[in-house]
Amino acid sequence: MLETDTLRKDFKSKVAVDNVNLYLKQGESVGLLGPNGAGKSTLISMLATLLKPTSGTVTWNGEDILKNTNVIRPILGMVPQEIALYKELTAYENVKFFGKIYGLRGKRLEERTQAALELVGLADRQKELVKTYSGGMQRRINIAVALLHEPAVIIMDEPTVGIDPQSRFYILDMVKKLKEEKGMTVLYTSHYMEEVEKLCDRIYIMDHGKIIATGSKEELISILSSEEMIKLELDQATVAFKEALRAQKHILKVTAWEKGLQLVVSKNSRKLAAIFRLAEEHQIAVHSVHVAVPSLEDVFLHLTGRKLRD
Ligand SMILES: Nc1ncnc2c1ncn2[C@@H]1O[C@H](COP(=O)(O)OP(=O)(O)OP(=O)(O)O)[C@@H](O)[C@H]1O
Repeated sequence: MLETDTLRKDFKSKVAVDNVNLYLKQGESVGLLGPNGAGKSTLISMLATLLKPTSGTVTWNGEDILKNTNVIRPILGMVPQEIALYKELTAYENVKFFGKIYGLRGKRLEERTQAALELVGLADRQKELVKTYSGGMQRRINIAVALLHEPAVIIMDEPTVGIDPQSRFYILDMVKKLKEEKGMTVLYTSHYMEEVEKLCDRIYIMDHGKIIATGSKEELISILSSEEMIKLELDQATVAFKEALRAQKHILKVTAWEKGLQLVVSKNSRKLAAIFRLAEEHQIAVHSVHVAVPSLEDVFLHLTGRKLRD
């Protein structure tokens, strides 16, 4: 398990990471969400021992990795936001070059280079110069480099920002497979809520250097409210029907909308049965019912007061 204890980073008077406690269990896929400047990059740079914390610890299975960086480096693969490749070389040459830096040699170097290129779906185009690749393909090569030494943990800093949809789809699918088929532990930072929802077992929400919420998607959503919104499409709502709805304990608000009525109801109440019963009694035909469940985006907005992509 990779774990931080009251991890902090100050840049002069600015607290970029403020006493963060976070853990990644083996085989888990964890999302780190936060608006610009929340401290995500600073935090993961410390996890990868690329940046020295002001205070606090990072441990791998109980061992302090900051005191002994040799512990974490072989275990961890880091995919930075920026593309760090030699554009005048081919993809194959790039990956092999980084493999040498990792200390791989001979047959093992060749095997790992091919395996990493295959993992990111670019083995068949490995002889092409990186400068001819799209931004998304270059990002995939960056990921291949991070996977070369078969790390147990991979940390990805917004790997799908600004790339073509095909590469984005490919990267998402690959991250899923890394977790499911190879049992890798993944820490994934993103501005795309739907990616984190799809990929991650657990999510940390970070703002102003602090972790302000954590849990599964469902747990985070349950923070939000004890209410739900229901939209009923009707022919015409009579005054009596509206009054009967308002008299229900679990129906908190009844307002009109263009196609019928909009209700605010208590969550987990048996409100649909009551609504249909009253509609029947008042001879109102209900054409459709839409129950709006809060999204993770709503939770994020609620907690931080900001949208993820301002
Ligand atoms: N080297 C540095 N010197 C001074 N301040 C820094 C430095 N690096 C980061 N900061 C500040 O620390 C805060 C956190 O920055 P960080 O890059 O970690 O945020 P982030 O969540 O990764 O943002 P983004 O999504 O934009 O990458 C910001 O206010 C940033 O300006």
